[in-house]
Amino acid sequence: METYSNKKAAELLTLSGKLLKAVKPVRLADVSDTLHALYEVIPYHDWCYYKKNNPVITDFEYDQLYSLLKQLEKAHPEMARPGSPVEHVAPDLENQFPVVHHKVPMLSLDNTYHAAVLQEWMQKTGKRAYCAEPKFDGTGISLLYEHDRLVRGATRGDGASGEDITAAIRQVAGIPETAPWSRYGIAVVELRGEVLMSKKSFRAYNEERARKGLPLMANPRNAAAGTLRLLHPQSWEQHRLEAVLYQVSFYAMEKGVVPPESLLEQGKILDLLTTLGFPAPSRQKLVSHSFADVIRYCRDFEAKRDSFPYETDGIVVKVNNSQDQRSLGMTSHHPRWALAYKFKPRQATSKLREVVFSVGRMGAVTPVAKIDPVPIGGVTVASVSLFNEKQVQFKDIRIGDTVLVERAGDVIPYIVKPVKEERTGREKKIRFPVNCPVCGHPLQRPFGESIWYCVNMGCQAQVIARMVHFAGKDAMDITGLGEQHMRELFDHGLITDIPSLFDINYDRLASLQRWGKRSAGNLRAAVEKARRQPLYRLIYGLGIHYVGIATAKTLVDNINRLTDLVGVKAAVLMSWKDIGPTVAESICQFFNNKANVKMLQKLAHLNVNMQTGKRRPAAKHTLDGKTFLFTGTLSGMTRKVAAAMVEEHGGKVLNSVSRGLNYLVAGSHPGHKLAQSRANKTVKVLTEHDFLEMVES
Ligand SMILES: NC(=O)c1ccc[n+]([C@@H]2O[C@H](COP(=O)([O-])OP(=O)(O)OC[C@H]3O[C@@H](n4cnc5c(N)ncnc54)[C@H](O)[C@@H]3O)[C@@H](O)[C@H]2O)c1
Ligand SMILES: [Zn+2]
Repeated sequence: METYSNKKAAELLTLSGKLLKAVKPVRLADVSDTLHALYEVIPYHDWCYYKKNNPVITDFEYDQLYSLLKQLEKAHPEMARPGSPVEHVAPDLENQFPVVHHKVPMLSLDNTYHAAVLQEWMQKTGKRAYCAEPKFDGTGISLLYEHDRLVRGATRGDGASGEDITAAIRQVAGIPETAPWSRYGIAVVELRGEVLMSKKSFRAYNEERARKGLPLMANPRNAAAGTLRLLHPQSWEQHRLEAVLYQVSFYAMEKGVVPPESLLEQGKILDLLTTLGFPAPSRQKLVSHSFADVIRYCRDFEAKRDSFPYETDGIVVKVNNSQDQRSLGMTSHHPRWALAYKFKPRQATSKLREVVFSVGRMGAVTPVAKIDPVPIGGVTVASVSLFNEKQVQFKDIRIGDTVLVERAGDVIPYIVKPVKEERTGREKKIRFPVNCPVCGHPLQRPFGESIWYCVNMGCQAQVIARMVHFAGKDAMDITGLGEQHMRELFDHGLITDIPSLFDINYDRLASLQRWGKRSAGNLRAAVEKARRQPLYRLIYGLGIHYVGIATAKTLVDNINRLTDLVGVKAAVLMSWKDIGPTVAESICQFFNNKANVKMLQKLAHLNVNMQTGKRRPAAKHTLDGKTFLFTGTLSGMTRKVAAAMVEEHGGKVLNSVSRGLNYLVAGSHPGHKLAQSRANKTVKVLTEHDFLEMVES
C-alpha cells in the first residue's frame, strides 16, 4: 500500500472536508469528480486508521464518505471503478508476521445509523429470527482450534489472509489454550472475535504510560490494536488485553458425527462458546423476530453504554439461523446476513479559536478551549476543558488547530488530539499566565502538581465560584441563582459572600433591569426555602476540600449542630465512618479558621438551619413501651416507614393481635385483625391520622 507525503495528506484532508460538506445532493455533472475524489480519500483514511493507528477524521465522518460512495456506485454502476473500497475490506497487513489464510473470509460489516434502514434490512432478509449483540470496539481476530487445541491466532489482514500473531494471542486474557470441542464431535473450528481493553484497564494502562513518560493512547480501541501486534509478546503492555468471541466461522466434524443443534443458530452458538469457557456475549444478546424488540434493545443498550465495561460502537444484528445465513451469503466486503446499527457519534472536529483561563472556587486555574460550536451527541459544545499545562504539552495543542473533540456520556468533553495534518504553520502555542487572570495575584504551583493556583482567598473569581457551588442543586439548591445571575448580583453589590445570600435587598433587586417584583419575589422564596435545608446540604455547600455529599452526611450523623465541629480534633473525625487522615485534616483546617467560624456565626444569625434535625429527646420517647400493630393499606407511608417511626419513638411493633397489644392502626381495607382487636377491649383502634398525631405530639 502506498504512503502519503505531508503535502498529499493535507490535500486529501481538505478534499475530505469538501466532500463531507457536499454529502447530500450531488449533481450528475459532479458525480464523476466526486467518485474520483472518494476513490482517493477513502484509501487515505483507511491507511491512517489501520496502518498508522491514527485516524484524522471521526468514524462518523468516514462512514458518511463511505455511504456516499456506496450510493453513487449504486446509482451509476457504469462509473464504478474496479477495486473500489466497496469491493474489499481495507487491508491492515504490515508484513511483520507470516501470512496465513483464513478458512472463511473475514469481512467487514455493513452499517447504518438509521432505524428505518435496519427495519428495511430486516424486511428484505425475510423477517426471520435475529440475534442482536453488542458491537465491541476493539480489533478483530480469528482463532483456529484443532482437536481441542489452539493452533493459530490471526489478524483480519486483507480479509482472505491475515497475519499470524499466535504468540501474542496466547497472552490475551480469556483465550483458552484448549477447549473441549471434541465433546460435541467437532474436530476443527475457526472462531471470530475481538481483542480489546476494558475501560478500566485502559485507564490504568494510560496511567502506567504517563508514569513511564509515554504519550497517552486516545481510546481503548487504539490501545488494543496498537499493543496486539507488538513484536515482543509478553511485554508489560499486552497484559491488559482481553478477548471476546462471537462467531463460529467454520467447523469440521469428526467422521460420521452430525453437527450439534447448538451450532445451528447464532444465539445458541454464543451460549455454546460460553459453555466451552470462552468469553462471549451470551448474556447480553437478544433473539427476536420483531423489529420493535430489536430497535428497543439497540436504544436501551445505547442509553446505558457508558456503564458497560467495554467500549461499544453499535449493535450487530444477525440473521439467527445458520442455514439462512449461508443462503444469504456475502459480498466481497460484508456478509449479507448481518448489519451493524451504529450509535450516535460522540466525536466531532472543530477549530480551536482561543484559550481562556478560568479560576475555580479552590483557586485552581484551568485552561479552557473555546472552539467553533459543534453538536456532539445531542449537545452543542463550544468550551472544552484542557485540564492542565502538562496535558496541553503532551498533546501539543495549539490555538488555530483543528481538534478532535469527544463527549462520552457523563464525561465532560475533552480534546482527543489536534489534527496535525491540518496545520498551516500559523497555529500559536498556548501561553500560560503567571498571574491570576481575575485578581492579578501571582500564581503558585504546589510541588509535583501540574495545576497552578491563585492563592488569594479574596479573589473575586473564587468568591463567586464558591457562592455558585453553595447555591447549586446538590447543595442549598437556590433555584434561579446560577452563575450568570450570581455575577450580576455581585456586580451590583447586592451580594458579597455566602452569608450575604440570605440578606439580599429585594427592593433594590426588583428595580434592576430585567428583574422586577416578580423575579425578585421568586428568588426570595427560593432563598427562604434554602434557609431550612437539611444540614448536610449546608456542609456540602461550604465547599470544604474533599467533603462531598457522603462525607457531609457522615458529619451530620455525628453531631447535633454545625458549631459542634468548631475546634474538632482530627483524631475524633477519623473515628467516624470513611473519614481518612487527608479528609480529617481538611475539615479541621476549615473549622479552625477564624474567618470561617465568623461566617458560620453570620449564617446562624441569619436564621439558616444549623441543626441536624434529629428529633428532640423529649419527642423521642412519646411512645415509650407502647405496642402497635398495623392492618390494611396506609395512604401516606409504607408499613416499613410506619414501623420505623414507632421504634424511633420508643414503641414496639407486634405481628399479631395478642394480650400485650396497645394500638391497632387500621388503614383502608383492613383485614381480620380489626375484628379481632375490636373484640379485645384493651386494644385501642387508631386511624392513620390518629397515629401521626400521636407520633408527632
Ligand atoms: N475514522 C477513520 O478515518 C476510519 C477509517 C477507516 C475505518 N474506520 C472505522 O472502521 C469502520 C470499518 O471498519 P471495519 O471494516 O473493521 O468494520 P467495523 O469495525 O465497522 O465492523 C466489523 C468488525 O466489527 C467487529 N465486531 C465487534 N463486535 C462484533 C460482533 N458482535 N459481531 C460481529 N462483528 C463484531 C469485528 O471485528 C468486525 O470485523 C468504519 O465504519 C469506521 O467506523 C474509521
Ligand atoms: Zn485570583
